Amino acid sequence: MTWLVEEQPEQKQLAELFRQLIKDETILQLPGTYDGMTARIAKEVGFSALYLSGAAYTASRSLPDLGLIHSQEVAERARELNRATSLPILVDIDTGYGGALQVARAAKEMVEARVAAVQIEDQVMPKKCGHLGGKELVPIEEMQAKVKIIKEVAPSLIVVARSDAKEVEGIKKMVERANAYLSAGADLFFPEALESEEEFRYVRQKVNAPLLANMTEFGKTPYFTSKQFQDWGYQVVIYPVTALRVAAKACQAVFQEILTNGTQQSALPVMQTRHELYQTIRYHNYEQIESIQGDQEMEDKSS
Ligand SMILES: C[C@](O)(C(=O)O)[C@H](CC(=O)O)C(=O)O
Repeated sequence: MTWLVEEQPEQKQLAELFRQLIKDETILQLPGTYDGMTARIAKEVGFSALYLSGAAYTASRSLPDLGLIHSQEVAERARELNRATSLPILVDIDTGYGGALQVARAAKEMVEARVAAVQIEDQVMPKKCGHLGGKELVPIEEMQAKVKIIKEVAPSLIVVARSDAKEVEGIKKMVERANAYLSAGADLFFPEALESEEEFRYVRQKVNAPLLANMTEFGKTPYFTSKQFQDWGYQVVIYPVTALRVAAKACQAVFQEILTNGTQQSALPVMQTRHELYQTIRYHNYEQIESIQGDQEMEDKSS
C-alpha cells in the first residue's frame, strides 16, 4: 500500500500516538529525516516517530540554518515525510518564522500537514544553530505568547519549547524560562546545548515536564547514549543532522571516485541495489495502481 490508496491517519491520531510514545518507559529516539526517502528508511529500520530538523532541511537545499525559510516550505517537506511513513513527526519550526501572525500561520500549516508536534525556540530572528556562539534571546513574555498562539490556533499540536538560554544567560535562567514556557502551555522542554551529565540532571531536577535531549554531532554536547539520557529522566532524544551528514559524506566519496577513476564500481557494496531501493520506496505498490488501470481497460474492451 502507498499513501495514494491507504487511509491516512489524522493529525489528532498522530499527536495522540506521539503522546503515548513519550509516556513509554523507554526513551523515544527520533532520527532526523530530511526527505521522504530517509523517512522511509527510518521506518523500515524500526523507528516509531521522526524528527524534521531545520538544519538538515535547509542543508538539503544548500541553505544555512539562519532563518531563511518559512512555514509553507517546511510544512510541504513534513507532508512528504508523512506520506512516506504515516508516523508521528516532530517538526523544528525554529522561531516560528517571525511574530504572532507568522507563528499562527506556521501552526495552522503544520496541522494541515498532519504534523504531530512542533519545536519552537526562544532566539531572536535571524536565529542560529544552538551549538554556535553569539545567540540572542527574545524576552520570556514574547516566547510565552508564541506558545499560547500555537495552542490557540492548533490545540492538538504538541509543543516542544526549546531554550537557548544556557549559553546566553546561564542554566538557572534557562530553567526559569522553561517553567514560564510550560506555564504558557508547552508540553515538553528542550534545553539546548547542554555540556555535561550534571547539566542534564540539573534541568531534570528543576523542570517538571517531559524533556528532550539533542544528541547532535560536532556540537557542545558530549556523546551520550540514549540509555544515559533515559536514566537521567529524559523522554525524547533527537539525532537531527546525522543522516544528512552520513549521506553527504557518502556522496562526496563516490563522486570523487567517478571523477578520479572513471567508474563507481568500487562503491557498489555500499550502495542500495536496485531491488533494495525499490523496496524502500514501495515501487511495486505504485506499479500495482497502474496495473489496476490496465485491468480496467481490458474489462472495458471485453464488455
Ligand atoms: C536541532 C537543530 O535546531 C536542528 O535544526 O536540527 C540544530 C541541530 C544542529 O545544527 O546540529 C541545533 O540548533 O541544535
